[in-house]
Amino acid sequence: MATPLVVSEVFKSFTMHLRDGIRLPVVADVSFSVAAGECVVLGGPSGIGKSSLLKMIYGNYAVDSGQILVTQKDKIIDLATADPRTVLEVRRHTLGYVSQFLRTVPRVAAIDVVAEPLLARGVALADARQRAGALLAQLNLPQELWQLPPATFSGGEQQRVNIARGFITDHAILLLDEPTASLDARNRAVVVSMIEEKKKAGVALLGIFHDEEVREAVGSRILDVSRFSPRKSAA
Ligand SMILES: Nc1ncnc2c1ncn2[C@@H]1O[C@H](COP(=O)(O)OP(=O)(O)OP(=O)(O)O)[C@@H](O)[C@H]1O
Repeated sequence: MATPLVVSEVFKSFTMHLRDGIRLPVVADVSFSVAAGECVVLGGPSGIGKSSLLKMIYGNYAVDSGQILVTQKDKIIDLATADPRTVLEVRRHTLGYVSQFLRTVPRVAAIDVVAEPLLARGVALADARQRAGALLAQLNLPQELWQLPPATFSGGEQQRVNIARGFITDHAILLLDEPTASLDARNRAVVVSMIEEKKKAGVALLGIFHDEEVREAVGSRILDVSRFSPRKSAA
């Protein structure tokens, strides 16, 4: 089986157009891969480029050069150069992303926010809602909240809706940006078990976890992003 995610020789700098075009190099020569069934943890100090790396892989940030290769239906796609339509197609079928904060959609009930990625893949509404409910129950979201839009939910409640939405599909690659940041110990443990289930199912996971206990529990290995810091290599 092909490696689900391969990052090869990726370089990225930000150009500050409103600040006389100042260039801020963030990462240089990033190469690593994530195999099926492992959870690679991005490590390194604050500001080293962990979130930027996740955003590049998901296609939110462009890369200056290099390749981001994902395997989809036995085809290898380079997300670094793919057109937007292909990026969206890969997100729908292969590449999931749990951001730190839920982007709330006005007037859409929590259960439908969670069910939506399944609907986008052609699952029937009743089936999708049933699976969404099962995940929300697993994450201890009170049932009386399921039919409400999450805009007024607490930080931890919104994060649990976001996690349920990110975990509901069977994407082969899952990117996690501090999925447990706003959670209490009980729900952190639920997320740890959900990550373990994904590993067992052969999903390739790549994540940022600031909570050491979570990192220790789920991480197959740690990838220190300082290795790719242009500032360090210039020192
Ligand atoms: N959109 C952007 N425009 C300009 N600079 C950015 C942008 N996004 C990130 N940066 C810069 O890139 C560097 C890396 O930021 P990033 O958020 O990736 O770090 P991080 O390792 O995830 O940090 P933390 O652990 O604090 O979340 C920082 O210096 C940041 O200021």
